Amino acid sequence: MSSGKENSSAISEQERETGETFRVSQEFELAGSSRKKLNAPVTLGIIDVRKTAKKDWESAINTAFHQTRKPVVIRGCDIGPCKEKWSPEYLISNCPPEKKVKVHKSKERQLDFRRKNFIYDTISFRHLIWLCSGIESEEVEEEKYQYFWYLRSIGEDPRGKDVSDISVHFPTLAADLKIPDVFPNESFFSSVFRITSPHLQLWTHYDTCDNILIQIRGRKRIVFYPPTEALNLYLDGDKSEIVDIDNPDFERYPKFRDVEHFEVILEEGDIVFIPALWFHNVTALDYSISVNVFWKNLGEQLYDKKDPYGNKDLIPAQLGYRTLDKIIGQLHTLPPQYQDFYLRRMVVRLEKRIDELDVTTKQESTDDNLDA
Ligand SMILES: O=C(O)CCC(=O)C(=O)O
Ligand SMILES: [Fe+2]
Repeated sequence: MSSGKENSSAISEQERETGETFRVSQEFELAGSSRKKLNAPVTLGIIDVRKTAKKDWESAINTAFHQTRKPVVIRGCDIGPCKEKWSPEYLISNCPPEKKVKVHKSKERQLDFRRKNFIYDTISFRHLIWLCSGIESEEVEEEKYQYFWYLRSIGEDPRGKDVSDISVHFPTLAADLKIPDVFPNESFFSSVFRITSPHLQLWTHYDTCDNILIQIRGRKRIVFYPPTEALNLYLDGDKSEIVDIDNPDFERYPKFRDVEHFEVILEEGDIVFIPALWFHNVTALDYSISVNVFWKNLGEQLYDKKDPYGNKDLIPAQLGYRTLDKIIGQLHTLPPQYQDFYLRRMVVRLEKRIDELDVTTKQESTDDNLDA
């Protein structure tokens, strides 16, 4: 755990009650009270490579990545010296002082893409480390410690059209990280720095690339929802509308009550596999540093070439959405009751196709191979 004086000041009861601004603290309790009302989460499987024979953990990883396509934690991998080395002081002195980063800045810990309770700000990397870790610096105005900060690194292009690659954009730091050899080199898409203030929670979303999230400093809580729950997550594009997943408004979101979900707390050095299309909601329990690596699991031609984030829908799905818009447009000439009827008939067709594919059952039948 990143310890010492970093972010040791907790939120006092007085600050909580008076609503006074507070320095972002390291103490954090999960909102437990309402969880009873939700379906209980399933704990994620852990593959501990130190306690398992190589052939067995390799086979378990292979099963999770290619057959069950379920998230799994890989524990005990060699991720290089970053885990020991990356103190705030080290990061500050090993990155050029002029290095700037574009970050989310919010007064609230739960980022909300619909209310847009955050702004983008460009600050120096060293300032970001001071702000997130909470260590005092005369260079940072006191007022800035009242915000929650989140770095999701991007490329150099100012319009964000460029793909993030830490070995290109943070070469001195990237040399300290060993990315485990779990996907073919030629499938690599991007590597992304995620540096956050304690408590910050990122909305539930899915990506279209496969991904490993490497936890380097601090702990993170991740809640996963399988792609088969897409109808129960109240999606707006690739994100769920439900911001407070631990205290949801069930009147507004009744289908969320029984949603299947998995939960894990990532410790320093853990790696979690996030398969494409799996929804994930991520909370930093402490000041946190992670790097995630995206790769393309399917043929290159299926991915959108203009996708800097690894989350644009696959080309056949984009074409499908366009056709759907056309269908909706074609029905428009009919009175509303007729449109409603034909749309319902089309839903029946879609449901039949989903049943034919029978993905949920197939997933369960390969589950047994996973417990390494
Ligand atoms: O760690 C985070 O803050 C988000 C990670 C994430 O969304 C990802 O790895 O795809
Ligand atoms: Fe993601």
